[in-house]
Amino acid sequence: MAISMTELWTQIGSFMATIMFVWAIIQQYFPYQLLGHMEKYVNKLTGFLYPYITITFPEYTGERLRRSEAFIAIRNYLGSRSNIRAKRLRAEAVKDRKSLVLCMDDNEEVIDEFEGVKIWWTSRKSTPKTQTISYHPSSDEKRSYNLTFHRRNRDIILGSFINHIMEEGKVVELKNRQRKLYMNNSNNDWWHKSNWRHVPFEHPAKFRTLAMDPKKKQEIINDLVKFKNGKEYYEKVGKAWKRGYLLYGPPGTGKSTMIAAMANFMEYDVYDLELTSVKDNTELKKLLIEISNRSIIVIEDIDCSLDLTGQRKKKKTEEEEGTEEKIKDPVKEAEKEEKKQSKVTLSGLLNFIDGIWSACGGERLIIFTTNHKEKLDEALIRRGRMDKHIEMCYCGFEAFKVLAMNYLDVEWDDSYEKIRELLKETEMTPADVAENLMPKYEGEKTEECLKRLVEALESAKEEGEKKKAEEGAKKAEKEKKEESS
Ligand SMILES: Nc1ncnc2c1ncn2[C@@H]1O[C@H](COP(=O)(O)OP(=O)(O)OP(=O)(O)O)[C@@H](O)[C@H]1O
Ligand SMILES: [Mg+2]
Repeated sequence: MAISMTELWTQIGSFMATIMFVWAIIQQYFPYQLLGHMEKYVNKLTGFLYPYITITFPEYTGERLRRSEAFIAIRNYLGSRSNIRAKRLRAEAVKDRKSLVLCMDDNEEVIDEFEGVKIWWTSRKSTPKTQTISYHPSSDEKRSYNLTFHRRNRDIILGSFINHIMEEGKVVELKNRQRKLYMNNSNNDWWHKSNWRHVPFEHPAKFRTLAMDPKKKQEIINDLVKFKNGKEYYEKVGKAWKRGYLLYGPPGTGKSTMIAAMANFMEYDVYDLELTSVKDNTELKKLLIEISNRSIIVIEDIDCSLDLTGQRKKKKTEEEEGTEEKIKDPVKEAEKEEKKQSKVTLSGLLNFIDGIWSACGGERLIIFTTNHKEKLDEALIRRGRMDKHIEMCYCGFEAFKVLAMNYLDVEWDDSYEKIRELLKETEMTPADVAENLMPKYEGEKTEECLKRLVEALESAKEEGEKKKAEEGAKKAEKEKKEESS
């Protein structure tokens, strides 16, 4: 039967008090030289009577009183264990967490077990008796967790249990945190502390709802799982723990949706890097070192941000295009021009991806998207930089079935055979298929949505055939002209 720590303490406490009392009397009457020997035996006796070790984990540590990582990990660990049931719990609202955190209330005690070893956890709170004036009334309260175990289990506890708590605590923290979507700050004013601004990341895309060939989808999921569990592997092969993905394909085939699904699957933050507003390579490096671990760095439409020589394309803005006639202030114009002409080069970007600085952090995915893979520099997309190239294509039958389940909740319909054939003969993006499947008013029937899609596919097929015929005619005419000349 489990003995409560409080009972144990009371019994041992009275024993200890007796020993200490006897020891105090002895100290008064025995010669000084003998006392040294006796102290050794008294310590042995105390150790024999109280064979437990207690480790304290205070909430705040260091001179600047930062919240201890170990304390937070223990709080998460204890809160997540179903076999540990505290009688009294405390609810805390923690910054960047999706929900309230429930943890053991002050001065509670629970029993835990690890590899057959019994462990006692107690939560303590102490408030100093002297009153001090503080902006934060509760800042004087000192909380801690105490971990008590038998000294024969010292190796297990210190060797593996403490690491185990730290890891479990971190996993719980990651699971419950509010993930963020970051964008780079083009205003580098002194009052902006960071080069990134963020909002909560709440995109609903999942791999389950992503319309694509199931085999290809599974392959991507396996790749991501392997990456996530690959810490030791990357260490072993001496490679920074990061992986590059190139997503390419026509507009509306799901590249951005795929990124959101990946972020949700991996439970990573997303850093959406807008290259056109980065001033130069140095600023790019600064952005890089501020990126946290377990994140996805995204550069969308990479072909529009850099040209093949590595020089930036000037961003076309409305002012640039339509206000030539207006009277211009030359100083302001020069300033504007300077802002527009950022000097990030291809080599700066290559260094960003896998230069020496890119290894200052781990567990990161870098994703580029493009509609024109052929326009990209070979160096930029070679394996090692962009390790996996994923083509997002026009809607096939398998992808259609996923969309039909998403939008209409139907697994099979008589029209499916026809749709299968039409999808083979047309090039329609999943975005267009989804738009046709989506009910247009409350209560629109499934058959009506499917009929709309069939009609859209038929007219797309007709248009495609017409286009092909026109192209064929043009080609024939050109050949004829060449022959006659
Ligand atoms: N494969 C897909 N699976 C599920 N939904 C999709 C898919 N492709 C497109 N969609 C739908 O179409 C919309 C547009 O898709 P998305 O923005 O992901 O395309 P994209 O490939 O990033 O296009 P672009 O090249 O123009 O950026 C999405 O909001 C989504 O609803
Ligand atoms: Mg996109």
